Amino acid sequence: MSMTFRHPTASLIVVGKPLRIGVLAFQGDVREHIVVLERLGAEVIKVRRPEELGSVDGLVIPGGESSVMDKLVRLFGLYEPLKAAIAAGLPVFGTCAGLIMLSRTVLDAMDDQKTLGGLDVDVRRNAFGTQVDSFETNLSIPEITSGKISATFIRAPIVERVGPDVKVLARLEDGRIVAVEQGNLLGISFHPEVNGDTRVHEYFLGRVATSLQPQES
Ligand SMILES: NC(=O)CC[C@H](N)C(=O)O
Repeated sequence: MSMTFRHPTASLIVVGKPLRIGVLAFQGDVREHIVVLERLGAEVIKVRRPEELGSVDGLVIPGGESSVMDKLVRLFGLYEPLKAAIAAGLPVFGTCAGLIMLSRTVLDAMDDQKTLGGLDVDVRRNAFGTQVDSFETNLSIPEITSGKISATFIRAPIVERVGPDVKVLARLEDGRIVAVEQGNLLGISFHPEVNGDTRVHEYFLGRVATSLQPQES
């Protein structure tokens, strides 16, 4: 079965086989991401070991608890392989805790907490404090759609600094940054896997499909 994508940087992309997408499966919203990705026609595998990581066209790092995910990634010997895959250009989509994992610096981190890096951003964990742990809002993300995307924030991080090579995709009304991309990495503060809106995942699959096209010289 082939898959076809529309993508802002390449109008129509046809991939001759289903995209093989990994979901980092130690903790968090693993099942929810798998449901959305399979609905969109991807072949999905759970990634917990280096061999599994080596077989995927793209990877999702779900929301959950970044400090726990970090410990498990290191315990299972996946820290260096993940860093190497990111450096080699593997498309990775991090949501919430996944965004934290991809960030260069975490503010309000747990003791010892490390990240994989890749996104030249500083994020603050649990940036909305304890009183407003969760909320929903409509976001404009012009790169993804001309309409609004309903975004669910759960103990969410905020991006407090972006480097010069980082593109800001979305902000809250007060200007705070909640979605970024840099190269093949996409990081968002919210949870698109929980409310049935598949457009952010479609956008990511479009990026994965683009990354598989032969490079023009
Ligand atoms: N929903 C989430 O992924 C929450 C992230 C969590 N607060 C963390 O620090 O990892």
